Amino acid sequence: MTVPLWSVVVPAKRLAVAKTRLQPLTGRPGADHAALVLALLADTVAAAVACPRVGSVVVVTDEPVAADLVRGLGARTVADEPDRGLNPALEHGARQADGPAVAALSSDLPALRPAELAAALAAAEARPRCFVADAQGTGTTLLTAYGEALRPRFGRGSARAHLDDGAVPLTGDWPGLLRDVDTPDDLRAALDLGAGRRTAELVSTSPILAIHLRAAR
Ligand SMILES: Nc1nc2c(ncn2[C@@H]2O[C@H](COP(=O)(O)OP(=O)(O)OP(=O)(O)O)[C@@H](O)[C@H]2O)c(=O)[nH]1
Ligand SMILES: C=C(OP(=O)(O)O)C(=O)O
Repeated sequence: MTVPLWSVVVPAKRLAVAKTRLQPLTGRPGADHAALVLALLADTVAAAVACPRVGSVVVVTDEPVAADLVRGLGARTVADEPDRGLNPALEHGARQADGPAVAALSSDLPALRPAELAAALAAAEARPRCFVADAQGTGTTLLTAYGEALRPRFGRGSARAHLDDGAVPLTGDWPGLLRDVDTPDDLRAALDLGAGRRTAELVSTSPILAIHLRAAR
């Protein structure tokens, strides 16, 4: 049997309102909040595009800079409709996706490796709906649907919400897939795992980020 490739949907808010929990780090004079949010997104999308089990990556965004960036990496973009928050945006993206295998992926996974995503998607094949919880165990970094509606329940406590809605939890050796970056501590953990090129370069060339990430250790 030929296994269909997955369509991966990635949400990205407008930069001015995205990733506010990183502001304690990026709100400092000399730091560039937008550049960090874009680097996280770019490393995530680049890993998804490079994943051998992924046929297309669809980024749902109304942010022109983010749209240009991810298109340059090989993703497709769709508008952030119906403009009612994260889950409706993911449903919209999933409706534009090709084929029966659709996954929603967090946009803040700079340590994600293509092989990790491939392993998780392989584990999700032939099951109607699955999810991968984040490193804390409370959030979700990947939700998959195979021949079914995606029914995303992202937000606070989403791992429990996806479980209660019948999705099967997947676990595996995929630390980069679990490590979403919401806070400065998460960023430090992702760098320790080995972040993608754009995030790693941004931190190493930004003295203000490097100093504050080191100082908070
Ligand atoms: N397209 C789209 N993406 C969204 C929306 N809301 C959240 N996202 C994205 O979904 C991902 C996970 O959301 P959160 O972790 O809550 O991110 P956030 O709201 O940017 O972060 P905080 O301000 O720190 O809570 C982030 O990459 C957001 O950009 C939305 O309404 N539309
Ligand atoms: C929206 C979610 O993520 P975050 O931890 O990034 O807020 C979630 O885990 O459902």
